[in-house]
Amino acid sequence: MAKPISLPLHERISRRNNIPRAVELIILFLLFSLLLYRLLSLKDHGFIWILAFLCESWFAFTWVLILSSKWNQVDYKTYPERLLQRKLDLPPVDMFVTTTDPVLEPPILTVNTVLSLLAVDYPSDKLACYVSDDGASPLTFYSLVEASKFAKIWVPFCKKYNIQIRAPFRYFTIESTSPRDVSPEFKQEWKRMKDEYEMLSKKIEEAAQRSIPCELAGDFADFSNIQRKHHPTIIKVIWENKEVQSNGIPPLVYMSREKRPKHHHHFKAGAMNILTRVSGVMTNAPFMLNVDCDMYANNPRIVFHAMCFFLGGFNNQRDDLAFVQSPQVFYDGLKDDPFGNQLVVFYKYLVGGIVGIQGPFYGGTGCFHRRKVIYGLSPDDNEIARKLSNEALLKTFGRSMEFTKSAAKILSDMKTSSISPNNISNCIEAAYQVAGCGYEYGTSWGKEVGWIYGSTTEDVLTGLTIHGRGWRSAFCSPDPPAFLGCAPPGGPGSMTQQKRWSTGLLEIWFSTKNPLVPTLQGKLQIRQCMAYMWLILWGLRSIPELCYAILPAYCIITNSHFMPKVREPTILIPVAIFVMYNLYTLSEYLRSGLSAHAWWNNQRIWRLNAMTAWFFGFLSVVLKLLGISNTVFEVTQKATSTNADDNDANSGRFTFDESPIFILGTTILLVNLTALAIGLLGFRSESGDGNGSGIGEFICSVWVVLLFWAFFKGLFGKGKYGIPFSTLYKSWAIVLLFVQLCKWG
Ligand SMILES: O=c1ccn([C@@H]2O[C@H](COP(=O)(O)OP(=O)(O)O[C@H]3O[C@H](CO)[C@@H](O)[C@H](O)[C@H]3O)[C@@H](O)[C@H]2O)c(=O)[nH]1
Ligand SMILES: [Mn+2]
Repeated sequence: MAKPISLPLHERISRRNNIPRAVELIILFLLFSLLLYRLLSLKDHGFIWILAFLCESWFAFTWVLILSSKWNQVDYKTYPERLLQRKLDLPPVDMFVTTTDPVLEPPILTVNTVLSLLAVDYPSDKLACYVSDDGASPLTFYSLVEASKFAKIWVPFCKKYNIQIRAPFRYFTIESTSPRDVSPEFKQEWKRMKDEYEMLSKKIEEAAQRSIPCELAGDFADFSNIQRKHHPTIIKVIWENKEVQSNGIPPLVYMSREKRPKHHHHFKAGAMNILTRVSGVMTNAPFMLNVDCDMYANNPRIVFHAMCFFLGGFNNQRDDLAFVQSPQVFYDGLKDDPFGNQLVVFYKYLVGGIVGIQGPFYGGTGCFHRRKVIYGLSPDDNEIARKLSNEALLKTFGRSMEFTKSAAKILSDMKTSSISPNNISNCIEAAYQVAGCGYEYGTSWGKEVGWIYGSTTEDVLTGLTIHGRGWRSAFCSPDPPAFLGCAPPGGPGSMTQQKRWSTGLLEIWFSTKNPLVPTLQGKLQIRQCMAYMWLILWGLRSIPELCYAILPAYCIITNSHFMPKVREPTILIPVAIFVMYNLYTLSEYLRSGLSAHAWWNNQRIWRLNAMTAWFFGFLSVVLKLLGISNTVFEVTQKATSTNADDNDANSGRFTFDESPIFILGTTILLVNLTALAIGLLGFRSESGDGNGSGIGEFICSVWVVLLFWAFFKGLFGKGKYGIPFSTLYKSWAIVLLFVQLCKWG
């Protein structure tokens, strides 16, 4: 038997995917055939043919990107127990949590995320937890102070009994009755934990009810008379692991960076950079874990899993691993994924394929970063010496001596083995300096260093910048899942999120960080660049998607056609594409253990998002490029429990509001319904030569209606389940105009 020391810490396993590859190639061949057919028959047709050709070209292009991204699918297996056997000196890790809004992001969620992090299995003298609160909310601070008291009993309890779920709200939902077959001692402690946790949540709830959560004196005095977007920095060391015990509780630091109305704070990216700097002067761990406030650590050994990548030598080649990303997985996901946002198949196949190229995208949460990479280093940086000159450091990192010293340590790979005692509160002053909002002026923060500014998807932009310097990333999806988050919302909430994503992604395309640049420099692999393009171009893709959904309606109303006629054998090409594509995607869902219903829900929602939310994302980028308005990060509402105010039957129903996004969706549906009515009732205009619309256009139009079924139901729904009247009449106005234009055209 091999000596444990020589066994690898992680293994790369290539998936066998020959059959899907063959299907993907056939679909590609069919798409090209369709394009060829369009070209050859162009002279017999006019504008419709060209439009269809352009749309289909874009779809074929997208298909090439998907095919390339999925080609080499790879899984990683990690062996944390082997890491433990090696008795290495484990590196410290700083853990970051971001929160913004105590209403949209209830503090009890942040508290649970923090508790789950404080309780992970890792020597606690190697960990530190930092919470950034962009809301400057005394309630959040109060909740964390209370939580740190509870942590003193919760963390030892979890470790003593090896509790699997260390976010108490989840633990006590799943183990809601006293566990059986256990020692009386455990039973007793379990009961105590449950009572204490209930008290904690009650305290937080009551504090949330009050207009001011607690008396703003003592530690809370900093919160009196401040405005959310106009206040000085607040940093509070809630708990210090003063004795530096490896079985104690990691330190917990609260911070709310300075905000001034005239100063652009760069949303989450700005918060992440402050977290990086404040932790830099305080604990300066060479690795950093970042999670959103609603993403608790679900696998207590996650830090060990991640270290299996960082310490295990990547690919047995040079050490060029920048970050380790875990997938976003959600708790309390609704059955059959009615809102199509659980992303299971996306992670399994598409990301699974990108993992085999240069590594997964950075997803903004559930990710371990190497600090020196965030500080702008390249994998083969021979210029360290130059970067370390005092002058260069100050210019890059700003005018804090404490911070530049800490950065120099990181860049020169000096080992910081554990957090030194009393360090943290001694650094408060330096921490205040680096958290100020003027600190970044004239430095490289947000440009070359830290989280990169200029996109509302700072995660993808930052990851791209890192990949673009030649680094790789790894994908860590242990069982049980590493992190679990609050299931994303449906209806308006999900539309806003999709719109923000497509906006941010397209912003990257039109920035100097365009993925083509590092590809030409030879740092970003071509196929990695293609994977990024698939993602980043969502906003542009909305246009052909929209045109293609309107085309059948247009053809029916004007009695023309964009599909081959049934008597032509070429009709088989689009039919085959349609059938094969749907069977292919269906098989992905079935192979992932999901239902056909989940597949159908996802098909619908993805098309719907593509045509509406992504298009609005495109529009906001256009407005930004024209200098008319700026893009903003709209925070997603998190529910503490799934739809507490809804009954089960309604929880999967689509909801609407008066947002203009819904006008677009409603219009597409109504245009197609109108066209079908016109066609069926025989009101089409004359075409004479038998070249009018036919069964092809009808099927396409019906398909669009089916994709927009959620909107169809919204036509008859009541309250938030119905499309608002104001949206309806605006949509009807557009439809009537469209029909008129068709008639004149
Ligand atoms: O000004 C801000 C805005 C947001 N956040 C935090 O950013 C996180 C993500 O915000 P959320 O509203 O939950 O956005 P999602 O769409 O759910 O986030 C996904 O997409 C974002 C980028 O598009 C990534 O940053 C996230 O990590 C990823 O989970 C949350 O912890 C927020 O508290 C801030 O700290 N400051
Ligand atoms: Mn979120």
